[in-house]
Amino acid sequence: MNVDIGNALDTSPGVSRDGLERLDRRVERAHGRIQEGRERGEHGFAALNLPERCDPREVEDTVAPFGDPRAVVTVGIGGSALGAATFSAALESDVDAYFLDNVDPAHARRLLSSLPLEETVVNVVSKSGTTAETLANFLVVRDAMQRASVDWTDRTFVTTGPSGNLRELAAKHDLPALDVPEGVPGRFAALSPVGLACAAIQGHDVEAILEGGSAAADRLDRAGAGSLFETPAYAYGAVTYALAQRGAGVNAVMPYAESLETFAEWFAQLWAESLGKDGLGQTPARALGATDQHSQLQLYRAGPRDKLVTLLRPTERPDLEIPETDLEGLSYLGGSTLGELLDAEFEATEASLAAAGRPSVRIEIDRVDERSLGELLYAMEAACVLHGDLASVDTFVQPAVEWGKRAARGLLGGGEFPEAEAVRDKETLIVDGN
Ligand SMILES: O=P(O)(O)OC[C@H]1O[C@H](O)[C@H](O)[C@@H](O)[C@@H]1O
Repeated sequence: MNVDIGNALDTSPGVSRDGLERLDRRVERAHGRIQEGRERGEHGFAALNLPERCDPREVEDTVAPFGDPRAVVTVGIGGSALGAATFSAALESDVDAYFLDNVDPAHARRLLSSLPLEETVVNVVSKSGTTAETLANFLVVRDAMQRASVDWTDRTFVTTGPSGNLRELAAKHDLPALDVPEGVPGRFAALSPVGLACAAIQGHDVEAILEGGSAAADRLDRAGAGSLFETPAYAYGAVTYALAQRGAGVNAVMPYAESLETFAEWFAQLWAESLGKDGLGQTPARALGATDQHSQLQLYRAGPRDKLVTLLRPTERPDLEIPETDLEGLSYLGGSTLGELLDAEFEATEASLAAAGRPSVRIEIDRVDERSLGELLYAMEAACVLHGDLASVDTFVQPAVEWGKRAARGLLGGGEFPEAEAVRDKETLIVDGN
């Protein structure tokens, strides 16, 4: 994996080479704190030790008794779904993977009525074991299985923390259970059973995912790693921080591969929940190349100068030839490939942003496979931790999200929520369309 920050230099907003060299002294100090946090296994930093801590065999052995299912449904939300969803969207499998994260009744109904429940594995994931959406969805899935006379206890396993409703459920029904490792916030848990169990059921090589993560972790351990000019993760973390400081409040992540579209969703949670505090942060926007060249690029090139575009692509991919045609004006396409066209689009976007003085960063992975994904996710996590340290925010907490969780539970009568009355009595200004 490599990160090219050249197109972020001398743009607006932008950074200069001298500015980055000055920033590099702070990167070195932040690196010292990161390494210390990893060594002590401190909350959050512990996530950067997952590639060496997580045992792929434990994950594989837990899912092995389910045999060869036709489908797997992951019931979880946020960090308990997006890592698994990223692997699943990126890698091909004969086992279909579905995600019940949202509590949209129409979606749940449609999914449950189409699934072969007797050949489906249910993977319930919640670090806290108490998240309302996840538990509600689980109860709905369990009910559907019972109605279809499927023994849900034979088809279900959980991944959860040491306590909470889910842990109790697993104990009560003797369900197989994997642990969410201690000190690892949900959005940093992709390289743990949280992200890997679904991948294992789909037959992906979880060991290779962890090896990719280890390769990125090793880069932090090398001599001289505490420089943004040496370590790709730090190049990305430092340049996104410097640009955010100069007004790039938006980071549009644009993978040039359909299979990496979900990665941008995973990244959005990582970036938004970790860095959005104390009036700071960088709003992650999701885009897809080349599709969004034909919708969002206009804004990115000519709208407010408050954006950075992160362009991501695999350098190697299976290709498809474009057939020759006698249609006038299209001869330039014939004989080349869809991959070549996509690469040309990628480079055209980068050039188009540069010509307008807009910053972009290029991230390249070798190919879309287990190892590269492990490396990419780890590097983005390390980048985020560095960015958070430079910005002096508490990267590993999410009090604003928790307020909302408490509010939703309180409004349903499921817990203390003193502000409930104020929420119900809030002023409205309805413009009635009838
Ligand atoms: O894994 P759970 O405890 O169910 O939490 C699921 C999600 O809940 C909240 O929204 C948190 O802010 C997320 O970081 C977390 O990933």
